[in-house]
Amino acid sequence: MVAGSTHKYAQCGSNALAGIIMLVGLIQGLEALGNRKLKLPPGPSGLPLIGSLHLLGKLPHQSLTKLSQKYGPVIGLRLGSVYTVVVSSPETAKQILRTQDHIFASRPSTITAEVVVDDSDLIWAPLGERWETLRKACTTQLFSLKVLGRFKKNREETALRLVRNIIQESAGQTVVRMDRKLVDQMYSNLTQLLFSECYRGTNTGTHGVDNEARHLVDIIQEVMQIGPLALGDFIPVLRKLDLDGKETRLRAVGNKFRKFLRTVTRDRRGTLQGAGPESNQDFLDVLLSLQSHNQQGFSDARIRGVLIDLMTAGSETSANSVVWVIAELMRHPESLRKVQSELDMVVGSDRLVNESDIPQLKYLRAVVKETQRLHPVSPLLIARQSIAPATVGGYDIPSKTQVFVNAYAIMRDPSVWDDPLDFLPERFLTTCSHIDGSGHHYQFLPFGSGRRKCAASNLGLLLVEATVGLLMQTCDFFLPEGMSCEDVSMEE
Ligand code: HEM
Repeated sequence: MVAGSTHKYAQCGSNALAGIIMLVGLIQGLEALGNRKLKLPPGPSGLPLIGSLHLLGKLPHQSLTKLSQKYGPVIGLRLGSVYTVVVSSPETAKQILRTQDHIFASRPSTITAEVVVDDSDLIWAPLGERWETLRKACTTQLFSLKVLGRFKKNREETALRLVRNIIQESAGQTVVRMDRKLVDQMYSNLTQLLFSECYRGTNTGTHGVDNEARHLVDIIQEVMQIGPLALGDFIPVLRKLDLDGKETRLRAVGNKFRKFLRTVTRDRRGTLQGAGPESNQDFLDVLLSLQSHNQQGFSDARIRGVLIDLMTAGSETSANSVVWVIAELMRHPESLRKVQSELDMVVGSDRLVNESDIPQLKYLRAVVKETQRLHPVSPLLIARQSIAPATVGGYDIPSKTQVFVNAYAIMRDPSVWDDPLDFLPERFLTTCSHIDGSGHHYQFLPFGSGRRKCAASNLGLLLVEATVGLLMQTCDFFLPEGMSCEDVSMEE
């Protein structure tokens, strides 16, 4: 009897699925009819229901790079039911990020945006009032040179703690896990800026909110592992089934963030900290003070949204960038030696390198750039959505198309870069010395470009360069015994 019922449900399920496939096929067919006068970009034709989702694999930027080698710099494909365009050349990237930025600077609505940040944050905000208000606050009140300058001492102390901790640990054992330490360090830097608390490290509290905050770094790593897009984003009719389990995990993450941030905000409102002089204010103080002047623009949900954005967008990206630099330097000992002799020359051995030395550390900066070129931490930038019909690379792009700029493909393109797969920092001191990540050079896009460019690229770069400088000045790096440079895995 039980088995019979199960069978019946299974049959119901497969009938429903067949119905869904037919319905989606019908909708796609009607859309295709509507688009038939358009000159759409070439691309794979895809399967019913899933379109070309199966072609993305575990590393979509790599799969899309291969597709662009076959179809050209503008490809169109259906990911589930979402029509998507991917561009992979500096010229087409410029058309998206600059010439037609007003059309392509919006974001698609996503499950992450809905369940983690209550559709109230900056990163996932569509173009409009919310994005403008929050972005302006970030640019003028949070990441200005003046504000970042106020926290310089904190950053230096956090970096010193990292080095002390590495030295202590390496005295007792031969292998130190740098990736975890760097995430902790970047997270501490951010929580200092946001809440005046260094929530990760040796001298943090272990009770109540401090304890929750310590664990948030693990949650952030989980968010990054889950990735920004779930299956339900591509096949909305299957969203309720949550076939990849991502929505459930994202909801749990969102609840933990909300709980922590509600407590922190409530506690802060109960103290006088926000009323202190501007020079003592952290980001939470600034956001609460903006709220007192503009309740709607800085609602509690929006404040939480921005704080979650900054915690997630800032820590893993900066930490992973440093991990890639170390990996490249381990594979290229001659570059490692050059970085260290430059530090000897510019800083000497009587004091530690600090942020004001960075402009003089030209080789170190070239090493960071070359690493970002080969290993962008956000290889497809963040998904965009067009808000009006447009033309890119001679192809028609309908309104509401999801758009990815494949920065990974562009930064490894042999028609743009000499020896694109080789690690050659010297190129940024010679032939490519004029190229930087400011967003004006469309062959080099580690931070994106245009109005949606990274909101804190100055801070991100500073954290990466300063941390690499301090690590290379104070530590000697060796590969474990028996391992050679060629053995270092560069698998993503
Ligand atoms: C090396 C470190 C970093 C890298 C490589 C990086 C890279 C990026 C990239 C590629 C984007 C997407 C740009 C686009 O769509 O065109 C982005 C957006 C963003 N980043 Fe960063 N980022 C870094 C550090 C940070 C830090 C430290 C923060 C803040 C604490 C931050 C906050 C943001 C925000 C808020 C956005 C969304 C901007 C918007 O939609 O208007 N990032 N970042």
